[in-house]
This record gives sequence, C-alpha cells and structure tokens, in this order.
Amino acid sequence: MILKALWARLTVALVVPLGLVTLTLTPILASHLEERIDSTRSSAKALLSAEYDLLLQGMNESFNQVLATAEFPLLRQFLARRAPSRTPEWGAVTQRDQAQIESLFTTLLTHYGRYTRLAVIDTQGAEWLASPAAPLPSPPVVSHADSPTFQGAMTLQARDLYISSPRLGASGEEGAGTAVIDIATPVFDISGQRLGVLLFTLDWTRTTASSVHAREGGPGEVLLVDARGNWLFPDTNGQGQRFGRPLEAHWADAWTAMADRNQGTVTLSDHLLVFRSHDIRTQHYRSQAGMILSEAETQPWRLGILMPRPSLWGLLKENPVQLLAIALVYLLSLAFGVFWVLSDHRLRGLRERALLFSREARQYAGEVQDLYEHAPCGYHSLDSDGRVIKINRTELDWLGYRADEVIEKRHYRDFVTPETREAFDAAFQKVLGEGQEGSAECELLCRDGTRLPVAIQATAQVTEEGFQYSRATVFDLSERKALEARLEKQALTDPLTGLGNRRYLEGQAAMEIARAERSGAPLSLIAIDLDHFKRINDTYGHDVGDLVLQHFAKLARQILRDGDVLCRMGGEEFAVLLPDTNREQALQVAERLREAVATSSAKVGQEATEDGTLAYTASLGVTLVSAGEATLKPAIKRADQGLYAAKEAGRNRTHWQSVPSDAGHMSGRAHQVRG
Ligand SMILES: Nc1nc2c(ncn2[C@@H]2O[C@H](COP(=O)(O)OP(=O)(O)OP(=O)(O)O)[C@@H](O)[C@H]2O)c(=O)[nH]1
Repeated sequence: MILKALWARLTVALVVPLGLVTLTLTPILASHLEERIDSTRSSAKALLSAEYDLLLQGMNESFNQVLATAEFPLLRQFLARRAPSRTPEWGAVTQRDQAQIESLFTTLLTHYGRYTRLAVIDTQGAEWLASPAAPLPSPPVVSHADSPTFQGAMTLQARDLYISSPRLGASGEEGAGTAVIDIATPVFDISGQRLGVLLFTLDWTRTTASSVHAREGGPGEVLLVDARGNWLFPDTNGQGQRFGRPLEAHWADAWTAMADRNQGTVTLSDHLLVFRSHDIRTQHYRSQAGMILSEAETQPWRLGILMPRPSLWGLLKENPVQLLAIALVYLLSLAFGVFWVLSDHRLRGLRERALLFSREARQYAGEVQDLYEHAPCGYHSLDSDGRVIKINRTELDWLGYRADEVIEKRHYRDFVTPETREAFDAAFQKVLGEGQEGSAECELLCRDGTRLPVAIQATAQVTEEGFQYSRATVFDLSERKALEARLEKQALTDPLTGLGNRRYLEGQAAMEIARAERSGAPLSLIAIDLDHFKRINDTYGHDVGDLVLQHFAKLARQILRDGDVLCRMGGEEFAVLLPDTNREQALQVAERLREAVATSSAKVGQEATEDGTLAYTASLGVTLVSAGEATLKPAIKRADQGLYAAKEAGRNRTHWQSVPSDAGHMSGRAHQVRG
C-alpha cells in the first residue's frame, strides 16, 4: 500500500515537472519556430523571385537572338533563292549564302553555346540548312512539315515566336538524354512574303543550369512543371529520371496545392512551398517579340520553391548548447521532483512513526495516570512545607475530598489524627533531611469523621537544586488491623464457651491490678470447678460434657456484672476476677453462682437423659488479690487452694481462702458456705 502510494507520487513527480517545463518552453520554442518558418518562407520567396528572373533572362536572350537572326538579309535571300526542286544544281550564289549563314550559325553555336541545333526551313517544312550542318549536296534532308513547331510558326506573323515544350532529343540529332526547347519564328521578305521558318533548338539543360546549381547548393528544391503537372527541369545526374513525368509522383501534395492556383504559399506536411505561374506567352517574354505561341495545354508553367519546413527538432539540432540546456532543465526538474517525492516520503514515514509513538506515549501516559489514580494504595506528593501538590483518586476517596479542595490548599498533616501526627512529622522530617526517606504508621482523619489506619512510605525527589518534593505511597492498614484484632481475640478466647481464656485473664488482671493499685479498691478472684465432671463425660459422653460447660458459661455470664472478668482456665475450671469487690461481696457472688448452678440444669437433649436436662454442681474457691501482688498468679493459687478445700469438704460449696499475711484487702479468715 505504502509502495503503491510512493509509485503514484513518483509518477506525479515526473509528470508534473515535465509538464511545467514543457508548458514553459513550448511558447518560447513555438515562437522561435514560427520566426524560423517566417524566415524560411521569406527565403523561399526570394529564391522564387531570383529563379523567375533567371529563367526570364535566359529565355529572352534566346528569343532576341532568334528574332534578330530571322531578320538577317542573307537568310531572307537564301530562302528566296532556294530551289523548289531541291536539285543539286542549286547555284553558286546560293552555296555562298549558305556558307555565310552556316558561318553565322557556327558563330552562334560556339559563341553562346546554348543551342544544340539551328535550322532554316522553307514554307513546305523542308529543312534547307542546319547547323551543325547536314552534308550537302542533298538538302533538304529533313522535313518539318508534320512538326507542331513548324506548323505553329507558319501561322505566325513577323517577330512572332513559337515556343515548344521542353522535350528530349529534338530532331534526332541531340544526345538521347538532352532536354531541348524549340524556338521558331517565321521569316518574311521585305515585301512581307513568307519565306520559311527559322528554328533554334535551345539546350534546355544548359539554360536551366543556373537554377540547377541553385537547387543543388541551397536548402530548397526548385520545381518547374507545365500546366499538366509534368516535370520540366532536366535531370542533371540521372537521378530519379523525373523529366517529363508527373510531379504528383514525387510531391503529390505540392501538385495538389499548385494545380488550381497561379501563385501561393503553402505549408505542406514537412515542407513549405512558394510558387507562381510562369507563362512564356506573357508580356515579360515579349520584349522584342510580337506574339508568342506555345502548346496551349502546357501553359502556364508553374515555378515553385520547396523548402524543408523547419521543425523543433531541427532547430534544437542546429544549436547543441540550447539542446543541452533544455535537456539539463528537464533533468533538473525530474531530479527535483524525485528528490521532493523521496524526501516527502521519508518525512511522511517519520511523521507517521512520530504520530504512532506519540499515540502510544499518550496511551501509555493515560495507563500510567489511570494506574496512579486508581492504584490500590494512595499516592501523594508534598512540597517542602508539607502542602499537597499531587494526590491520587484512591487517597482522595479514602479521605472523602475532591482534588480541587486539597491540591495546593491543604497540608497533609491536617489529615493526620493528632494521636499519630507526631509519627508523621518525624517521618516527614526524615524525608526532608539527608536520609531522603521516611515511613510512619498513622491514622488519617476522613471527612466523615472515620479514622483510617495507614502506613506511609515516602522518598524525596531531589535535584541539583535540592529538595523538590516528596513522593509517598500510602497503604490502607484497616484490614490488617482488623485481622490482627481478630487473631488477638481468637488467641484470648476459649472457642467452646466463647469466654476469655487464661491469657485473657492474665491481660485483664494486669490492668485491673494496676487500676486497683491506683484506686485502692479491692479486687477479688473466684476459682470455679464443676463437680464430677469426669463422670458426666464418662456417663453421657464428651458432647454432653461440652453442653454442660457451655451451659455454665452462659449461666455465669447472666449472673455476673459487666465489669467482672469471667474466663475458662481449662477443662472444667473457670475463674472470675471481680474488680472493686471485697471479701463479702465476692463470697456473695460466688454463692450466687454456686446456687444458680445447683438449681438449674443444662439442656443436653432427649437422647442423653430422659428429660433432656442434666443437673450438675460446682465448687468455688474465693480469695482477694493482695495489694502487694504484681501478678494474679498468687491469687490464682490461693483461689485454687480454696477450691480444693471446697472439694474436700464435699463439693457444691464455696470456700474463702484468705491471704497468708492478711496485710492486703482482706482478712485471712477461712470461710465456707455450703450449698
Ligand atoms: N466434655 C469435656 N470434658 C472435659 C473438658 N476438659 C476437661 N474435661 C474432662 O473433665 C474431667 C475432669 O475430671 P477430674 O479432673 O478427674 O475431676 P472430676 O471428675 O470433676 O472430679 P472432681 O473435680 O474431684 O469433682 C476429665 O475427665 C476431663 O477429660 C472439655 O472441654 N469437655
């Protein structure tokens, strides 16, 4: 796809510069070409005019010589004396005249060199004299009676001329390839009697030689055709053998252009043609002649100049520097186009890649931002004053504030509960200090008044210019704290009865001993043991034993005050710590417990006993926690001793066990209550 687009752009890059350069150059070159065509046309016209004049001049000279010779007295005399019988006895005078005329003819032939034959013909068409001479004594040896030239000349008056069309080999005396023209004029005597015809055969090749030179030397071609379109210039080198043949065979379009008009300038497919009529019967040739007669169907001739039409390529070839410059312009424009496309293509590639990168970067930044905002922990950044400069959505949700209420407006310290603020301050100072990191467990005060336990871990962002801001991660500790509390509670609770265990009692005792120490209030302890519990287990099963234990726990809880600490010490043994309770009060409580147990039965199910209940009893030992005792241990020991005493005494009893020194809260006097 990308390659296809590149090719398309490359094509445009080639076509557009080529088109632009061509559009720019075309009018310049066209104007240049037009100038050249105009100049060629002018040259052709000038050449046509010169050719016309040349032909006119050559012909006129011959015409004048023929006319002058026809008026030569000796010639008239010769013709007047000619013997009609053409006998050898023609007479010495005639022979002398003949010799003089031949001498004249020889002079004309040799001096001018343009004639091939000169002949004197009588009115019957008999040739009496010719030069080069036919050997006498047998004139006339040739008859012109049937010749159109002779016949034409015989119709003319003095000083009229008959001009034949150019033809090959006049009377059989010329060379086979020689083109000639017959020029004939009638000869009259002084009285006006027609004596015969003077016939000059003009060497047409020689007459037109100057035109031939012009043709061969110049850029153009000279055309001369008769009215029928036949070629009239003799073939000088035998090439093409065009003489007498139709011009149409060589220059069909030229003849088409010239056929119907007397003159014109025509632009042919690859030539320019300038032509005009050339009628030898016109005034131009009749400077000294009366009338000129010729074969009507051959007149007028048409003289034309055919020049190669200048072409753009021809112009460029003439000027290689110009050609090179144009080629260079094309090459440069192409190179520019290709360079532009390639660099543009590269630029597009880079732009697309940059776009992709920026899209990916934006996406990545969005993801990072999302992670930051909705992380499972809180993130915030504080300036050196502890002011919030950045805080994520999670932490804002915890606190219950909007970002615009907090960022740049609140100090983070404000969200920390006064109880934990000290820890926070200490950690923040560490972050500001050399350690550049600090952590603290604090409580955050949320907008709705709830407190959120958190762990804050912060590091400093430091540059060469020093501390910039702190970055902190805040973990929500509420779940952990709850779990810890749960575990703690489990560790202190008896799972069967839900009462606190021995450890719980010890913990509570420490607090109560301290409080009693402070207040001076008495603190009592009761040890309780269910009687014959083994028997219950053995008789009804362990599950029934458990039900009895649970029943006792429930019953004791109902009887005891909220502040009393009831716990299961293990097995079927229980203990109750009674704050702010003296000996008498403790004994009363113990007795109430004993009585309640003895008078109520545990529900154990029909499958265990007949009525689904089971009665049981308990023995209790009661003592006071002495003021000097730091732990509950001695009191437990005493209570147990009291308990054993109650057992010893028959069970289902309460036994007071006094403190040995009796220096504490209670008198050491033993006291027993029977159930
Ligand atoms: N069902 C049940 N029995 C327990 C539990 N803990 C201890 N016991 C049983 O309690 C019985 C205690 O028996 P002893 O220590 O001989 O005392 P007693 O049978 O109560 O006799 P006296 O205390 O002299 O009246 C034992 O059989 C223990 O197995 C408990 O959690 N559930």
